[in-house]
Amino acid sequence: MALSPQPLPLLTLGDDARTSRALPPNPRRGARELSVTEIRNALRCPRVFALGRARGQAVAFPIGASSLGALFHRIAERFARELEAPPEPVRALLPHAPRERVADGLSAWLLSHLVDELEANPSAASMPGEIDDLAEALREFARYLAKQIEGTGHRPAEALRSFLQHAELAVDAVLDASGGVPVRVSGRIDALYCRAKGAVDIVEYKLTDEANQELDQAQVALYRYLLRSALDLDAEPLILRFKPGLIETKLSAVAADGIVERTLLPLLGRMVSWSERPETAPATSRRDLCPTCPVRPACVETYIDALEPRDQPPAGAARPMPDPAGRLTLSPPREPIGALPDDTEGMAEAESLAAQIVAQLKRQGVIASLGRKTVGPRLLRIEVTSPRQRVAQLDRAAQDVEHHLAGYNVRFEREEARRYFTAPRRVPRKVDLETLLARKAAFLRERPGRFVLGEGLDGEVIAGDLADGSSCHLLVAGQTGSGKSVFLRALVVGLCHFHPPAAIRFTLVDPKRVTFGGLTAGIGAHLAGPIVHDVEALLAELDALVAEMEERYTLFEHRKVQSIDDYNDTAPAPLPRRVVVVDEFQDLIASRATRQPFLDAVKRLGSMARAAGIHLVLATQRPDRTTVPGEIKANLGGRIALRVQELVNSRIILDQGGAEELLGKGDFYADLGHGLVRGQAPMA
Ligand SMILES: Nc1ncnc2c1ncn2[C@@H]1O[C@H](COP(=O)(O)OP(=O)(O)OP(=O)(O)O)[C@@H](O)[C@H]1O
Repeated sequence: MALSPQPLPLLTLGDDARTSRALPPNPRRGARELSVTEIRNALRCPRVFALGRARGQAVAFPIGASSLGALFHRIAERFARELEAPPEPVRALLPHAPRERVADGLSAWLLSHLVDELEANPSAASMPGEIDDLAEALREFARYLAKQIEGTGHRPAEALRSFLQHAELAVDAVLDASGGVPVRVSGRIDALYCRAKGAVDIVEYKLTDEANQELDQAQVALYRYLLRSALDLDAEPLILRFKPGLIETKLSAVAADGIVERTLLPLLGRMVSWSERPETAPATSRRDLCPTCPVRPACVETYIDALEPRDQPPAGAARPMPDPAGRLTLSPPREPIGALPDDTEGMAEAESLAAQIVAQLKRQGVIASLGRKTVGPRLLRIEVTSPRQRVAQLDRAAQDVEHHLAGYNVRFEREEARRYFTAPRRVPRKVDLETLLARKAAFLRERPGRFVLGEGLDGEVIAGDLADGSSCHLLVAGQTGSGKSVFLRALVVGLCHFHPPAAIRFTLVDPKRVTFGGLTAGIGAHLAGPIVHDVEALLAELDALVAEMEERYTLFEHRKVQSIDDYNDTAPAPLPRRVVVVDEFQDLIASRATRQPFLDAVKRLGSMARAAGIHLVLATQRPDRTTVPGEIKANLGGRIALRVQELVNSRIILDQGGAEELLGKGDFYADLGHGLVRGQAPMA
């Protein structure tokens, strides 16, 4: 006997809830009336918001904007409105129709809307690549919907009507900004998905890449808050990002509410005051976005006094944009140069090389002066100028110098107005972990989670902090012989050197059984458990860490603190930082059974675990598109590239070439969110 299917859920929100249209944006609203778009803008740049208000214009901030995002939204909205009367091929689908058939039917329906849009707006056809991506995104959307409505026992058309009940839903509510100021916030939710057993998702469709993930998460978190305040509906935020392949990011209710309470409610209060006094709005910390900002001229005029001098980029500036020519941009050292060992051998080598460079340049007719000579542990760098000739002449002659001194592996480098020759040292100077730890002792001792990576070209110690948002999770890549195992060991030893096991604990994963074997004797007490060799066992560990992260957030909430450091300052029993180091994580990605659960755990931990003190260090020999998918890149901000095989591998890790030309054995580039630096890793 066939069982009758469960009734489909129905979500009653009021008469006008299905595809109701929000009010058009009204930039002339009062200081205490804000739109979700404005809040999103202010989160990225308070001045974009304040100028938009002052000029009575809604500003669409351009970062990562996809020109076809609006088209996708229009099609999705039209599709939702037509669910009452689907086209015949979809209406005719029977209960239990195979998922592929349902996906094909929905796909054809969605694509027919795309065709209509292109006919109405022929200029879009001038972007064939983007249109292809959009079409693929619509097919992905169809596949996703077909999967969600599978197995209800109802006709797909009916199941879909129940699943996608509210699209373009206008919501507004009065929220209490921090300080008790009431602020009316309004926005428009892309869709609500109603699942069996009454669970509801608030859905945001995105066609931009993960560069805006933080803003996207804040946006859906705010929608959840608004919906609960306005309609008493408890829904979970979901971001569907089409790149055009689909990446699904679900935010837990606790995480979402945490974002609103910790970040957005305080921001609302500040926005009210910026709206009243636009001149007080501070600049964005993402100064790299300013050149393409639509209100840049007005900004320069209005905030003229506050502009930073050209030569002082903000210290916290984000990772620099890759240079289209693919050259590397190195940041200046971030700390005063420490005492270098007495490196007479290196100095003598630099002198001799410099003399040969000057002689070679002279043969090309260029009279060069020598600038600073830098003697790094692996590299020599010699600055040259030609005060009496044009720099173009020096640049041309440099190619011949490279050629004539090929035996020294000399490379010519340009950094803005400066010119350098670099060459590897014949006898490298060993960098020793203990010395680096001693030189950075005060910094490292202050808090667990701080680490050293190595010694920079100028002798500075390159150090980082897991508490820092841009380096709380690290992605490490390096081919065989690059020094990856030595690097990972030194990282772990350095992290626990000044701190007891109660302050920092490691989970080490070593499928090849060669990386961490020798470490157990030295740091055994800091291990959360035996070294993990079996990747399946790691998944259980990651699940446990996700649960621990949630528990930590609950603890923080009770104590009204925002991070592990605040918590540990006041709690009787401090929590340890937890660091998971996975060598060769490509094994997890390669297996069908482990790929998705692994990526899901990385996404959860990657986006939320920083404040909870849970950190991931993922290392691979083979950084390619399959091993390092978008989910991993987006969530692991700190990047370390040892030597990799090819340019394409370097681009995957650093977003630019260069790591394929590193010297191996611990020579690395690191980007911890403050620009790229080159260094030599220590031997533990
Ligand atoms: N920081 C370093 N300083 C000096 N020598 C190093 C350093 N790192 C690595 N080496 C040298 O390079 C060799 C290879 O290093 P390591 O075992 O870390 O390579 P790997 O990248 O992990 O390669 P594999 O995957 O083959 O193990 C080491 O035995 C050591 O001799």
